[in-house]
Amino acid sequence: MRVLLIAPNGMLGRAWKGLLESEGVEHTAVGRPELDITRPETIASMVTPGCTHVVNCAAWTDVDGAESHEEEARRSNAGGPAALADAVRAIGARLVHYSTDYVFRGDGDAPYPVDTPRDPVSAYGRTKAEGEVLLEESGVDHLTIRTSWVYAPWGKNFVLTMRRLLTERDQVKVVDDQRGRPTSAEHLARASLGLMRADARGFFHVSDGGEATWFELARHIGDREGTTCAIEPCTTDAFPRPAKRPAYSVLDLSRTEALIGPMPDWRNNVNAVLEQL
Ligand SMILES: NC(=O)C1=CN([C@@H]2O[C@H](COP(=O)(O)OP(=O)(O)OC[C@H]3O[C@@H](n4cnc5c(N)ncnc54)[C@H](OP(=O)(O)O)[C@@H]3O)[C@@H](O)[C@H]2O)C=CC1
Ligand SMILES: Cc1cn([C@H]2C[C@H](O)[C@@H](COP(=O)(O)OP(=O)(O)O[C@H]3O[C@@H](C)C(=O)[C@@H](O)[C@H]3O)O2)c(=O)[nH]c1=O
Repeated sequence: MRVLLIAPNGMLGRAWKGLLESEGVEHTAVGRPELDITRPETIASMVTPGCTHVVNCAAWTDVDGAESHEEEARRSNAGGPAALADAVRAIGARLVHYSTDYVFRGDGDAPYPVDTPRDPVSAYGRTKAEGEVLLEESGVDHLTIRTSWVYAPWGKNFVLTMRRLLTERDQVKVVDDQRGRPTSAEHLARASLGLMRADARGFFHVSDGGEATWFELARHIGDREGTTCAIEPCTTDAFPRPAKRPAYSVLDLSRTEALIGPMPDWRNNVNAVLEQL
């Protein structure tokens, strides 16, 4: 295995970089400006024969910002994977790509299997769904991993935001009517490598085990941190944001678990991240 890791300074990219180093996997890590997935000429100079897997951690992830900058988001989230797919196919390698629970409508009441029809409700979700389709249509050998609610001891994520808010405020309101699966970036990188080693191809879902609302996740963080801040549940309507989020966003993990075993409960993974801080 020889990996080209794209965007090693993002939340997931940093977890991947640490994993490749600790596992002794031969790799090259590159981000902007040397490799910008919206600039095919930079892709051609880095995606070269000898590489077996290209792991793409680059994306536009500002969900609210995508509502007013959809074309920009589309360039990274749809054009980017399409251009990568062409380059990766040309060298006969496999493209490992990430997508999101936000490609689904979010009005279900049972976990979404990998072949659930895409029906996004936000600009970010639309651009990520288009990326999935372009990648599939390109005919590239790919492993596309949908994940959700990613957090890490670094980067911009809900766990770090909430931990900070709990020290700054007397009270926070957190939505209790959006349900999903939190995902540790370090667990996600490890599970992804597990899928690659198991020769997985096509679409897979990876998250932590169990499920929660954002409020339940915030309350768990507050309990662990011994906060005195009051954490109040609220409805989505009471916490207006530019982008609509899916109400029910639980990814079905059965295809992944059949191949690499059960996913650890989110409480254990959140605790491990809090302990690292
Ligand atoms: N965060 C989450 O909760 C979730 C994330 N995902 C998916 O997981 C993947 C990783 O996300 P995450 O690590 O959280 O994202 P981050 O926003 O933390 O990191 C994204 C990285 O992509 C880089 N990047 C953005 N545009 C380009 C580009 N055009 N060319 C090269 N690099 C670029 C950024 O680089 P720079 O520093 O230069 O801006 C940054 O390093 C994405 O595909 C995302 O859609 C899926 C579900 C949930
Ligand atoms: C900070 C905060 C957020 N919220 C709510 C708003 C929103 O509904 C929810 C999560 O908000 P965030 O902005 O942290 O997360 P968001 O940007 O929606 O996170 C998403 O990112 C993209 C990249 C994905 O692919 C998704 O899987 C998901 O992780 O929590 C509160 O209710 N209270 C608060 O104090």
